[in-house]
Amino acid sequence: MKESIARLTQIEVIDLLYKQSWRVAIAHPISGLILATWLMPVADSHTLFTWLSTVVLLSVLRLTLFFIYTKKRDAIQSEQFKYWKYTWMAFSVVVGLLYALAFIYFVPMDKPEYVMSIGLFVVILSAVACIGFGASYLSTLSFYVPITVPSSVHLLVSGGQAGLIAFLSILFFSGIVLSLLRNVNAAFKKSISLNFQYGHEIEKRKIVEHQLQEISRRDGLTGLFNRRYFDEILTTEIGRAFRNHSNLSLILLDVDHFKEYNDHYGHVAGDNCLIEIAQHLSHLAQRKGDLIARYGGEEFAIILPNIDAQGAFSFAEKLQLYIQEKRIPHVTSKLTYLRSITISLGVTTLPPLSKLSAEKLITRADKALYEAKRQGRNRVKYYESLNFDQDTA
Ligand SMILES: Nc1nc2c(ncn2[C@@H]2O[C@H](COP(=O)(O)OP(=O)(O)OP(=O)(O)O)[C@@H](O)[C@H]2O)c(=O)[nH]1
Repeated sequence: MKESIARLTQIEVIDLLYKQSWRVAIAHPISGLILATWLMPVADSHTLFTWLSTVVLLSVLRLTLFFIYTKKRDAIQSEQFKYWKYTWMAFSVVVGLLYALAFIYFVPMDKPEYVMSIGLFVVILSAVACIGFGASYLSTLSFYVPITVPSSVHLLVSGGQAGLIAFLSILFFSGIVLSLLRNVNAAFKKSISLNFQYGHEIEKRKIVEHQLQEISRRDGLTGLFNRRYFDEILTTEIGRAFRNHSNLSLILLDVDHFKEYNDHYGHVAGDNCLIEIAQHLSHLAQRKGDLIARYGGEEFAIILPNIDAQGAFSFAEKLQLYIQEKRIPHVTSKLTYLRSITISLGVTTLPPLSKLSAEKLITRADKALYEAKRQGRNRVKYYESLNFDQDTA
């Protein structure tokens, strides 16, 4: 993680360099123009124009590079970023050398006011570079060194007394700027890295929160949703069905003679049997929106949004037959003709635009389930076709 944060910090720094590069691309022709205007009286105008054109051309290329980077940014592989940084630095080196060349080639060393101004130019340009590219030490130096070193040597060698003063000024300010740059650079990197760490922590926390939420919604034994979540979703789905003018069906189902199963096979086998039934139910109820929950001990509930009465009843019959055909042995079942696990199911449907509370819908399904049990188990009963007084459900 430490390594990935270091890498992300690197990438962020390169992003920052490129973000600044359109400003750089605009700034250089302007400062080049100022320099050329200042040197016009003492330099050969043709050569000066060529020099200025080169500065402008480099700026155009740099601007193009900025656009390419911005466009390709998301597709760049993390190990390729360093090449983008080197390309950026190569531009800085060339531009830095171009300035140094102008100072060496155009400035008359016998004119102290010009000689002193070289020092001023060098200090200003390198200070601006430190502010703009302080996020990357190396990138700042890629401009700083090519402009400072040749100019300083030239001042010292051929500038006479004025050259010496300009040289010492550059040396003094370089010391200050470079030591400031160290601190600025460290602060930049630390803040970027902290930002990533913070983001990483938030991501981790979100995952844990999601996991906790998922655990709080699940039944520990079967992994199905639990009753609390079921109640929550049923209310939501009733509201949605009303708004969408759609049907909503509910199935409650209960394992037959499960007490006998437990008594005969033991509680652990009983648990495993419930897990197996949950898996079979999940296997069948796979439509988007279906929700299966463990409603109580050996009782399960299934919400079927957008399914009408006919569809819900057929689906319940399919479940009943599916479990029966799985032939999970239950030798003490009172359904002597099968001697295997069976389920009874109660179904109810809320037709479009009807208003009913979740509680009442559950009571209806429960009444139908009770009827399925009463009529001999291993069957499906549909609430609306039973002769209950529906208003009292
Ligand atoms: N192994 C196991 N048994 C459970 C669990 N939850 C409930 N039971 C058992 O399920 C049985 C339910 O018994 P009853 O309510 O009498 O129902 P039944 O025997 O299935 O009879 P009918 O529902 O009338 O067919 C009880 O013996 C409970 O102990 C569970 O998580 N694991």
